[in-house]
Amino acid sequence: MLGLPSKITTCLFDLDGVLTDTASVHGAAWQEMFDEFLQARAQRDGAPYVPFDPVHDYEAYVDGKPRLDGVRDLLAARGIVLPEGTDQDAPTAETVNGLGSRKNAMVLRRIHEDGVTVFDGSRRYLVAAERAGLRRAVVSSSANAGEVLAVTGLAALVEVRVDGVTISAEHLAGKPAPDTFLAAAARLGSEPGECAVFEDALAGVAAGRAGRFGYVVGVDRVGQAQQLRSHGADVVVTDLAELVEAA
Ligand SMILES: O=P(O)(O)OC[C@H]1O[C@@H](O)[C@H](O)[C@@H](O)[C@@H]1O
Repeated sequence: MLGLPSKITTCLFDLDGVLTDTASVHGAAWQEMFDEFLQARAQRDGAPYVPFDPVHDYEAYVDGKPRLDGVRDLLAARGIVLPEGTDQDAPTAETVNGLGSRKNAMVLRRIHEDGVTVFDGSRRYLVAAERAGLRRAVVSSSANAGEVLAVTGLAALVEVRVDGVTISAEHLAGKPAPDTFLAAAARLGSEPGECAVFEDALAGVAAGRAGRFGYVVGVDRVGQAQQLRSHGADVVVTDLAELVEAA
């Protein structure tokens, strides 16, 4: 059904980059925040300034992960150790939490100024999945997922949401761990083997594989089909409309 194996009853959709064109918005905010931080640090230390690479650094260290994991993993890759701080830290604080809230202010500014685009093929897929009686959840690392679903009107097409807010409240491990997808499946009363995971991030398809889900659909928006496959995708499409057409 809808390009999925017959055992599949449930669809677990990532949000940013799968349903909405917001992976690029997050990517731009990460780049703005890290470049500001790395440049100031290089100037202070008299060290060479190596900017954030919006393709490689984003995909390898940040994409699909909860916000603070993204900060920690990029800093670790650069050999930078900062204090954790707390969620009360100002965006100017040079702490993991401070850099996280600096990035969040930048992403919210972009979402509000530029708006959010929904991929047409994804909206059509969600509508077709609802009509076909498939269960539907959004599983996102973003703490802003609720707002994005609300402003796009997608909330009405989704039964369950597990997001960055859930991760903090329930102390779940973020992607590439499978815990957020497993939590969404459990809320819908579905077994992992009955679920299809839809993901554009390498950390996300890896979570799909780690959770032994029934089917992992890699959504390739940036030309990384081979890496999506090697990290866990059973099939790779460039748009969900391809699955509807195949069906
Ligand atoms: O900072 P937020 O909105 O909580 O989002 C965390 C992460 O959420 C993921 O969905 C995105 O792929 C990442 O780019 C983003 O950084």
